[in-house]
Amino acid sequence: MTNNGGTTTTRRQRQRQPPSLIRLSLKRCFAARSVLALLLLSYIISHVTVIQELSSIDASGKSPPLLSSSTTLMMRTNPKVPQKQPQQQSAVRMKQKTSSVTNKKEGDSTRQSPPNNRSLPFISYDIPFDELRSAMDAGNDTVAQHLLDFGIIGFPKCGTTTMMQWLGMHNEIVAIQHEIMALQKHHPARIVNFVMKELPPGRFLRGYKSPNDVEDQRALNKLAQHYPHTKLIVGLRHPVLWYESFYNHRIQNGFNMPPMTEMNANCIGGYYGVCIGRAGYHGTLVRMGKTPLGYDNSTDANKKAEERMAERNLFSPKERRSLRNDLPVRTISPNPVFLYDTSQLKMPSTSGVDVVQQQDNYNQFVQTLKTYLGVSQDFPPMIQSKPGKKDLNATEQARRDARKVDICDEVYQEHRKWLLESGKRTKEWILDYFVKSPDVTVGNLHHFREILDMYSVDPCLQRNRNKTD
Ligand SMILES: Nc1ncnc2c1ncn2[C@@H]1O[C@H](COP(=O)(O)OS(=O)(=O)O)[C@@H](OP(=O)(O)O)[C@H]1O
Repeated sequence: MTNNGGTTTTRRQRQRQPPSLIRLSLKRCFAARSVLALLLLSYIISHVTVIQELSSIDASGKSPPLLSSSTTLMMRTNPKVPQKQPQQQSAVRMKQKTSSVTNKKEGDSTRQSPPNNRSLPFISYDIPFDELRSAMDAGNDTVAQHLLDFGIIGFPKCGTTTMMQWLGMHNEIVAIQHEIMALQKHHPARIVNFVMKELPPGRFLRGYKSPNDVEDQRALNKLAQHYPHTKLIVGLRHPVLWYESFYNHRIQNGFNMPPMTEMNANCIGGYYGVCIGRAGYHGTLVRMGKTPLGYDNSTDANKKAEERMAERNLFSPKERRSLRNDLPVRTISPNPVFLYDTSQLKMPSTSGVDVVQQQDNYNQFVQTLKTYLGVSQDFPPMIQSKPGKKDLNATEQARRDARKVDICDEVYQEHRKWLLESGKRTKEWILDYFVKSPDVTVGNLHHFREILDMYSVDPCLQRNRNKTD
């Protein structure tokens, strides 16, 4: 027994006394650590589940048809859940038929992940494909619109493969890395079947490439009816260079092309699609209905007739005949269009007299595309992809190379003349009419004008000058 300033305490009482301050804080600290450990454990378990699901997407190249609802919910509510490892994913999805990236994707291993795409809505694949398809059949036309943000729809040989791969490298964008011709031939829902199988859910823009869709009225009609907000991207190219590239591409891929000297302007014979008429991009684009000739919304009948007449005069008699048949029966396209020329895809050089101008032109082009698509992060450096059959043995490659043409050779003068005549009409119609539509965006209009001005000028003048320099 002890006496503490007048109060007597037994040993038992002392044991029951409140613990000292140090002991108390030690106990609390231990309890807090246990709670923290528990929290950490459940956090790790939840991450492992999601990462496993995501890696199953990466490994197979396909996502499960639907994520379990708990996982979907978790991904929706937890912004820190890694939603995509872009470099892994593109490595798997880049099952590119026959193309190669000549300027290798820089920084693949250093790409940021997870991307901070908070400005984009989270897209999950909650509605199975069959239900989307049935809903479309039942009249809910635009039920799958949210799954298709953009489409690279043409023209062939105008850098569409580069565009698809380059956009797919952006942190906020996923793009199907092979051509999808579903809109031309199949049910309109089929395209989103590819989207759901090949692209991950999450905060991304989703897109596809089909370089012939711009020339295919069925594809344009389906876009208008079911995907009216899908942003279209259309590439053009100097008609002479386009024709040469297309012809040589066919040779490379083993097509039995006639000698170019035997190919006429009317494309009688087919020539596997390598037709001078197709370089008249205006004859195709007018069908979208973005210009007075393509739509009827003027209330002033005389003005309308005058406007339409002036525009019609930019088409050749043959083009006018086909427009007379086609224009009244096609659907007017509500889709926005981003128009570029292939030369705008060139990475600006780092030396030479006009380096600053080149850099400025390129930056403006990229900035306009960023705004058009609605992404906030910067694009990776430009690449150059050249599709065509690879891995031929040396003898076969040499045989095919020998059949390729240099369109600047004297013997192709006539072809160049036809292409330049068409190029002149294309240039005038695009600059005077098409780009004036509020639906049409051009990356750097000033530079684009300069480029199109050259569509009526023989590029061989420059090429031959370069050769002699
Ligand atoms: N960044 C860049 N700068 C300049 N040129 C470029 C670029 N990217 C692609 N290209 C050229 O575009 C041609 C291939 O076009 P596509 O991919 O649309 O071809 S395809 O329709 O998919 O077959 C092909 O043209 P040719 O080489 O003349 O055949 C590519 O070299």
